[in-house]
Amino acid sequence: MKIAVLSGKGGTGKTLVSVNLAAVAREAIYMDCDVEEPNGHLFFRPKNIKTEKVSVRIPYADETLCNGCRKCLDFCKFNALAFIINKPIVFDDVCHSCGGCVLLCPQKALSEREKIIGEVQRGVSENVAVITGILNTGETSGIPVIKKLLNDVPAEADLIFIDCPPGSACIVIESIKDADYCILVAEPTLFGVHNLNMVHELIRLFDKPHGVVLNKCLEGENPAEKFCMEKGIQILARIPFDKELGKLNSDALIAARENQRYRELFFSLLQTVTKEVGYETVTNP
Ligand SMILES: Nc1ncnc2c1ncn2[C@@H]1O[C@H](COP(=O)(O)OP(=O)(O)OP(=O)(O)O)[C@@H](O)[C@H]1O
Ligand code: SF4
Ligand code: SF4
Repeated sequence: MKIAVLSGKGGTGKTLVSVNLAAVAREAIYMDCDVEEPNGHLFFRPKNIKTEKVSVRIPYADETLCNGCRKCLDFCKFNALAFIINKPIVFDDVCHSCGGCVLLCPQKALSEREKIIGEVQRGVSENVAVITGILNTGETSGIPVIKKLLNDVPAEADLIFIDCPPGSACIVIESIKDADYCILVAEPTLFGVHNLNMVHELIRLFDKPHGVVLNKCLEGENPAEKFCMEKGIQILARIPFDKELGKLNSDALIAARENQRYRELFFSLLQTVTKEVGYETVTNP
């Protein structure tokens, strides 16, 4: 069961929600797909970390074989190739590693080399297997790292919480593609509603079952709540804007492991979500 946690902007509480849900489950995988800035591991401090590099294949040309036909340039829809001094050169950052130009070259002048763009770290923190994707600084696309994370899920995995990147770009689409359920985290501001609307449209495109966690709730009217009512979106939980929670977070502590009130709140959210997806929650000891 894959449960993706996402929001239209950064800082709404995706990590808070996904980390704490994994922490209150009997056994779970926490998967950090926010590969440009993964931070869930700071809370879990996983042990026995194993690291695996992630690479992509980038073509390069052998000028002694190339006859300058330029078929590769015409073929590449990403404009990742240019012709400079009678030789195609490849712009690594734009290349999508589709391999098409290599297959197509009539002279067999193009080959591929591996380029490391990031890594996946796997470790354990009590009841949670912590899997973190890390994109190297300066790399433009984290999609290959996310693919690696999602393709190499341990066979025995039961409950997986995916901490998604912020926004609604292709990197988010990659993260939620196989999700069985999406939790949208929203802030109680007009800006929060705008961003909630964006991700709501996205998950509707993919026809994903979903619900909203209203985070940082204050006294008085909550525009995000009003939006959910108007659209008929299920509200899964309301988390108050709470100094103590902010303090626990900034000390890199997991609220549900430190505080009974938050343990109960996140366990109740876990039960609501797992019920939605038809998965039986085993009571947390
Ligand atoms: N209910 C809350 N009360 C007080 N502070 C909160 C609450 N929820 C989140 N925060 C604070 O807001 C900040 C952002 O939270 P968090 O890192 O979970 O968001 P995020 O959506 O994962 O952000 P990013 O997209 O940048 O990874 C953190 O400093 C956290 O302590
Ligand atoms: S398709 Fe092959 S032969 Fe033609 S320009 Fe490209 S690398 Fe050279
Ligand atoms: S591998 Fe694909 S994206 Fe990269 S240069 Fe060749 S055709 Fe373009």
